[in-house]
Amino acid sequence: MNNGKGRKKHGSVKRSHSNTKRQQLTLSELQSRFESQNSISGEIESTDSSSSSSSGADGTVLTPSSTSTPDSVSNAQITPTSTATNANMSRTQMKRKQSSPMAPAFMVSAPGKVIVFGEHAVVHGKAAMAAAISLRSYLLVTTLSKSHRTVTLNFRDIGLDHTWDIDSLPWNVFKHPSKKKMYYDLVTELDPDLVEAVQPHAAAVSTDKPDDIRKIHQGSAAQFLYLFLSLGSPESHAAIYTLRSTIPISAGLGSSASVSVCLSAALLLQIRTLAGPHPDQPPEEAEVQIERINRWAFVGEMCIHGNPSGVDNTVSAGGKAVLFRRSDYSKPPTVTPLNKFPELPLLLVNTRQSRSTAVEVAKVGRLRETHPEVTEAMLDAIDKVTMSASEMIKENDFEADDDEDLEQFGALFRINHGLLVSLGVSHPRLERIRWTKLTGAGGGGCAITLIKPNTSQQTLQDLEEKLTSENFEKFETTLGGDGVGVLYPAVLRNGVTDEEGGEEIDQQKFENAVGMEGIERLVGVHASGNERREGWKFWKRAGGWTK
Ligand SMILES: Nc1ncnc2c1ncn2[C@@H]1O[C@H](COP(=O)(O)OP(=O)(O)O)[C@@H](O)[C@H]1O
Ligand SMILES: C[C@@](O)(CCOP(=O)(O)O)CC(=O)O
Repeated sequence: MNNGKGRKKHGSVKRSHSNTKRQQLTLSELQSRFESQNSISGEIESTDSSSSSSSGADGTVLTPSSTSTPDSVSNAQITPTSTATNANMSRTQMKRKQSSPMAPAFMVSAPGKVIVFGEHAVVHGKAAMAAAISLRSYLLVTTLSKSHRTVTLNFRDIGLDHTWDIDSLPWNVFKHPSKKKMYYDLVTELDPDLVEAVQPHAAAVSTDKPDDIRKIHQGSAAQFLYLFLSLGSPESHAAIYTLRSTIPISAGLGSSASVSVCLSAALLLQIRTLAGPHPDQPPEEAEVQIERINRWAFVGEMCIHGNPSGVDNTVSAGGKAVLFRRSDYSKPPTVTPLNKFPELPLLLVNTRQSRSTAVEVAKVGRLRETHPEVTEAMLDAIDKVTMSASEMIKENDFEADDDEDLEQFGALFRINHGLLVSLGVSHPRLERIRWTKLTGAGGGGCAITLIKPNTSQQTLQDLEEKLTSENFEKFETTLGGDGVGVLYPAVLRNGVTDEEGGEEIDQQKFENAVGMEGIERLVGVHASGNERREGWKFWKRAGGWTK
């Protein structure tokens, strides 16, 4: 249906927030509200049914933000998200009334990741070592009143803004007894019939955009619809899903997995299949919930990539650092948390050379077909590198600031990178930075560089200047952060007390926050430095609740 044109206003999210009760609602209360909304019909008249505009070393070492601006954001409780271009959304329908309070907006967030060792090999059953990073995606979920029957995907960073009529979606196919999946099912492949059912609805997206952009938008739409139709129901509430991310897109840092984890967590929360996270949550319960989010995030990843290993979504969902292996795609992977993951002095550098994970993964797949024995030997060698690194950091005396330890670790970086070069997934720009290993799919994207402990400030500064002059981008990030988290309701307290209330996240400000600093400043899980912002709660893998 409508491609976002004609939509002037997003859902109402800006309200003064002195009502402390509302802020103190638990997630289960949130879920109850979602449920009770299903049975309440609306009573307030909409005033907007005709909006017209779109929103629319030397051995040392080594976001896009949308420019479009929505025309306006209403604070009316029942602001429609899409308008007259949809035949099913007539003016009369828009004027239906509602009396129920809407579920408060909430936000979920999930991190990107760095693969330290083992990318590509992990797709073929070998081990990979990966850690969550502090760059994250943020998804704001705004529920609309019962009088609306639309669902909007507003992926601002990539300029995607599309609204579907919920009643026009192929629920009959997804809910057919032979197809229906339960939220706890282990789904390891996409059902071709379901993919086909989603296709025309995804194909209606961004038809006026250039091929490359349209392809990305339609991929995101297919991912969202597959998850929405699998987890939601024809009674699902009208809602807007607005996403912003501080993770560079298609740069090897797991941006797609973090989006997928956010969508999975939001949809599972809305259908009341997750409790928590909360400080007293037993680790086993948190583990089950992380796994639930992770499984559906994997389904979302399959919609975008075809053949993902699942390491990205696993790290994004659970956070910290893990050793990951999926030997049999019909079974869950083996995930070993690396509790002693060292604080490696790493520099994360983006070549700004865009590439596609799917294309790079396919390259290795083809090499494996044409030269099976040689390729298998290289993948085995990568597996050995990963396992050696894992053994090293498990040893009690590994010190991330010890010259000798780092020298040995750096050697493993070099070997792993060399093998990736041989697999054909490097890029000339990745070869410009010494002591570096590409991370993620390669073909461009990011590299990680180990900084020797005795590196002088001057050398670092020279390096930075060199990187800047050659149009590389350097990231400050810490490794081993939290996984998926929730801010419920989407209210930032910013140091004020419960009684004083807080500031509800303003959708327009969120959409228009400039660059990663702007997003971080507005909603980031870390308000400043490593200090966690009040309100954000994270599911914790076994190992306890951290403050
Ligand atoms: N900020 C974002 N907003 C919307 N979609 C995103 C965003 N970041 C990533 N994606 C989705 O993920 C895809 C990139 O995935 P991929 O090529 O695997 O890169 P990465 O290595 O960063 O995961 C994008 O084409 C888009 O579908
Ligand atoms: C190449 C691969 O090992 C990692 C891809 O990471 P990214 O999408 O480039 O962030 C693929 C995978 O594990 O699914």
